Amino acid sequence: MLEKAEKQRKAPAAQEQALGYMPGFGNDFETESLPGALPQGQNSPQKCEYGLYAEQLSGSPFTAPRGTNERSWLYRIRPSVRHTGRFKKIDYPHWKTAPHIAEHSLALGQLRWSPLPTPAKTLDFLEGIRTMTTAGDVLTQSGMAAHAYAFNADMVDDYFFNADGELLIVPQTGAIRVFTELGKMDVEPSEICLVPRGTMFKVTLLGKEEVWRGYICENYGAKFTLPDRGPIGANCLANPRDFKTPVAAFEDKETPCRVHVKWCGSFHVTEIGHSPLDVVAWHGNYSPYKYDLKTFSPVGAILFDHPDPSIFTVLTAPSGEEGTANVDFVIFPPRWLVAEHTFRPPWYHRNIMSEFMGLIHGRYDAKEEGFVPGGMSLHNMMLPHGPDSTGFEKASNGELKPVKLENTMAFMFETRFPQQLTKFAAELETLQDNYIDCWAGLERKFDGTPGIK
Ligand SMILES: O=C(O)Cc1cc(O)ccc1O
Ligand SMILES: [Fe+2]
Repeated sequence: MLEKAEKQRKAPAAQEQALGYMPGFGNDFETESLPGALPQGQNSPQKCEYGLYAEQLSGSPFTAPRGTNERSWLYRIRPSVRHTGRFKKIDYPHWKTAPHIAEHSLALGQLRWSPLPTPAKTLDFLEGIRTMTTAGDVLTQSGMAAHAYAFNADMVDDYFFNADGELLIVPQTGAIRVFTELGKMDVEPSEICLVPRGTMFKVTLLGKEEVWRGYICENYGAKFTLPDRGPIGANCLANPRDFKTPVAAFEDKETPCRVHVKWCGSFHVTEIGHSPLDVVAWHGNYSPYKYDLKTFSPVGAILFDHPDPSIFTVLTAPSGEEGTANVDFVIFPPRWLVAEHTFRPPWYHRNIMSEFMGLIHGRYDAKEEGFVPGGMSLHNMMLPHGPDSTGFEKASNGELKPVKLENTMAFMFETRFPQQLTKFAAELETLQDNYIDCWAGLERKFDGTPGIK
């Protein structure tokens, strides 16, 4: 018996070696980090191998239709009830939840920010999250929040789960390790990862940086899924095999640890004497994943005109109303521009959906300057926007030969709900007061006479 316990304690070193991933989106996966840990032929044996506890993690109602039914079976050192003791309320003052109509003096407008300032003190991932906007209502499981983060310290004995929604994490500077109950993901800028609602995890730093910065979409609604491709057919855009789910990995640690929980906008912490990341094996289809945005295969205009940005949807979270996303995650990746007799950048527009954008690297084709990597912009419901004056002049007068748009990766969280600005966002020192001046040069050309002006 003792010998077996000894063996078990040594085992984690072996599973430290390489991070492994399983390809596919929404697949039914199975994975074990110790041989024989995963029961075969049933979910709930009378006794599990290695003395593990069996536990189901449900990401959909039990009775959801097959296509949206998601759950995983976890085989762990202790059941999750032992990873929560008595909770104490705590405060994460910068992490806000919808509905949240903040008091601030900023009037309506198109808004743009330079990156979050580098933290002046030590902050871990949880402490480094700053909510920029909230939308919808967490209590009805609809809407989302757009957060930016900047942090510089590991979560060591601190763990977190979010009952309010899944977290789509978009690193912009600095690679991170996201160690979840179901396994570890190393995620670098230009990759994204998703931590499902309710999944325990911690985030640590990879490499050397001054700051680790990025964006998060907290989706309170139905889970992100792949958009239908319609007439595009069976391939291109985000291909399922490029989504990578981690293999099982666990931490066998008996030290004082804290589990932090976000639940309906409030935060709670509980102290335990061990790591909650103790899942030795699991199977199922409710699981985290990462995705490299460089593997997105864009389909676009090959003759004329600028299509709607929905052609670049990586993931969509439906709202229940057809074609009206709770939130879409859309990217603007490198691509060829070949459209003839066309104004190639985004057109001027107003949109019932609300657009929060970030820039991962390079330059965005609608903005010649001011929208910098790590920066953010908000074009809220029905507020007009489009290329700045310099971009308009260039695109209206440039020679329309095939041009490869390179060195660019922007993204958008686009929601059906108006996005409410937080006080933090309204008062952030990196808010660009002069943003709207980027359109000031768009002067009247019309003089009542026909002809191209
Ligand atoms: O506003 C933006 O820059 C995002 C965007 C890009 C595009 O190509 C078309 C519409 C749109 O909202
Ligand atoms: Fe837009």
